[in-house]
Amino acid sequence: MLKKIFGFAKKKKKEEEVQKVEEVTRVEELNQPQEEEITEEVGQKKEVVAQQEEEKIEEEVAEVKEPQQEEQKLSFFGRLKKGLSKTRNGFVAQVENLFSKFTSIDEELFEELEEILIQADVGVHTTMNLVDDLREKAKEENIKEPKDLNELFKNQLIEILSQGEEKEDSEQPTILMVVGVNGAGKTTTIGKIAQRTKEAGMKVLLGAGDTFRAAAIDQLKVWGSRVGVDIIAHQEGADSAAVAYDAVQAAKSRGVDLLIVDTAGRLHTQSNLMQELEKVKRVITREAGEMRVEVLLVLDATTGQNAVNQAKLFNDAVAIDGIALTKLDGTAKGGVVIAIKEELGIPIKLIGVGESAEDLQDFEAESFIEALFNG
Ligand SMILES: Nc1nc2c(ncn2[C@@H]2O[C@H](COP(=O)(O)OP(=O)(O)OP(=O)(O)O)[C@@H](O)[C@H]2O)c(=O)[nH]1
Repeated sequence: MLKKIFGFAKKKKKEEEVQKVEEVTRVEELNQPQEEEITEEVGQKKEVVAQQEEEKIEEEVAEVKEPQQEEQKLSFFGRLKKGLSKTRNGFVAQVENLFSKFTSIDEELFEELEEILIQADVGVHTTMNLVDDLREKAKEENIKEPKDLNELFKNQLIEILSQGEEKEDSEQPTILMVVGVNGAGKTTTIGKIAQRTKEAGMKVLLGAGDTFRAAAIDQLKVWGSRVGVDIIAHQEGADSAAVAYDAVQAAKSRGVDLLIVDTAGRLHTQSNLMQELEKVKRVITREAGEMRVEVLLVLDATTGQNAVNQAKLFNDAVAIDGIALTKLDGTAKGGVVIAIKEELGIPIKLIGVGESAEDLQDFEAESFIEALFNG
């Protein structure tokens, strides 16, 4: 079933991309002399692009699997551990090996730790702070055995990651504006949140604010029908802020608990994108009435330090309230979680550790670190 739905969406996407190539071709043809050679060349280009797209789509569809029975049986913590296994076997195993291979605590140990952390995308600045703190604490607590540093280090990470972690189970109806670059996992995250919230008995509505690509609207519609929630959508190319406006009005009049507004992840230029997002946020905030407004940034963990830079840009434009860090299952360098928390101070609210809805989990510092170190 899943395959069928995604197959439809991807096919649509392919059709749109091919259509775009055709439009570009038409423009090219209008602007240039009608020489046979050029037309032929453009035609060949079109075929190559269409074929590449088709291959890409087939690959993507093949990747969308029905959750296996075994996977479905996994507990919440089991899923977390499974999803974080690359990072556990990567950078965490390296840290643990380091603490067990040294016989005394010396500068060389701290230098090696620095290297491991930087390579794991923790970031230079955060790594320096972490290692300095560890050095100091080890002294304060008079720790002599390197293996005892493990517990200290773990607690240090929990402390950083849990700062500002408050349970805000507000009952207030909420508008969640979701931002992030294309491919970060925005649509999937929106679908998963909608599914979880609906299953929890709440009324959910979606707003298809990424009007830049028809495929984005279609993909969201697919999620809407799959999860059983309504969606407010306009045509491709429509004003994104107008979609947001309509969605907020609908949310208020229908009394929904959660309105999730999708936004574009790519426009002609980066400044266009940021301006559009600012405008959408302005409209949402102005129209929200009694509803709470939150901005959620979706980041792909596999992009490492780049994710930190993206977060800075989006935060400057629309003030991010929380981050959903996707695809943690796809990286051995989960250290980016620490960098984001330390460098930006924006709370990580959700993490994605796999493709299914259950793999989108609330971020909780202690269980995250337990899954990494004691998995
Ligand atoms: N392994 C893994 N894959 C994920 C996760 N979250 C999303 N994905 C996959 O990432 C791909 C991109 O996700 P989308 O939701 O389409 O991304 P998007 O940001 O909306 O990007 P566009 O649709 O291109 O705008 C999809 O194949 C998702 O299934 C995750 O936590 N783990």
